[in-house]
Amino acid sequence: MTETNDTKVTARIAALDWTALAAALDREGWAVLPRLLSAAECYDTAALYPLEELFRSHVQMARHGFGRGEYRYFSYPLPPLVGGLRGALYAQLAPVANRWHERMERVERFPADHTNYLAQCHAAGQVRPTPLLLQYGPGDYNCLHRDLYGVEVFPLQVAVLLSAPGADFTGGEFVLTEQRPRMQSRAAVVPLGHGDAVVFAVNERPVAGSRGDYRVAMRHGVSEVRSGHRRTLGIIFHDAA
Ligand SMILES: O=C(O)CCC(=O)C(=O)O
Ligand SMILES: [Fe+2]
Repeated sequence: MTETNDTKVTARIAALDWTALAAALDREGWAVLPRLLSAAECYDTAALYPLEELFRSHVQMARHGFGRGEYRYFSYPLPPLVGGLRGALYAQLAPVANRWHERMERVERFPADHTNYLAQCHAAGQVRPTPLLLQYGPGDYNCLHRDLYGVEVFPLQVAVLLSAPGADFTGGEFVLTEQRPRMQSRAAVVPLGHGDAVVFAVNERPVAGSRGDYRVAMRHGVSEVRSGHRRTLGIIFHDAA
């Protein structure tokens, strides 16, 4: 299951201002990667959804109390674009993840290369791929949640908006909440355009306080889609048990 490189996407990711993105991630716990995918790449990726042979499972969210809508987890080998995004994004995010873990006094550290991190997941029994395509219609939504699939947790993940807001759908905003110690929850609505990606904390992130860093618990979800169809690509870096 090594990840095929999509060279165009790899170059595009390397060209982003990762110093500024890392600073935004440290400050907010999330950051937008503008126009990560072109409109054509978005629609080509969304068009994979009905191809059963590409996926290992199909989830109807309402059946599990996850919200309303559906998603499919890809099988290995991942489509080249998805595998390319996963490997190239991981390489940029691993240093941020290691810094976060140090600040949160967590002992786990992440290898520089995603292939090596996957070997670590697989050794822990987390062998099933987690990248997924999601699809929401009118009235659908995604409840606030965390994408944890075992003890191996890479602390950042990415979601790419494959549909055009305003044209393909209305409503359906990407929402994050954070719970600071002894405070009520704070919400952020992430402004995403067609092909934009959001990088965000899976579970918790460090925040600088007057007496050092403390951990803030994060959740993400999607508000109700009012009209049309909203499709996303989710990229989670740990595999699932
Ligand atoms: O559809 C979205 O924007 C969120 C999808 C999601 O929960 C994920 O990618 O983990
Ligand atoms: Fe999620």
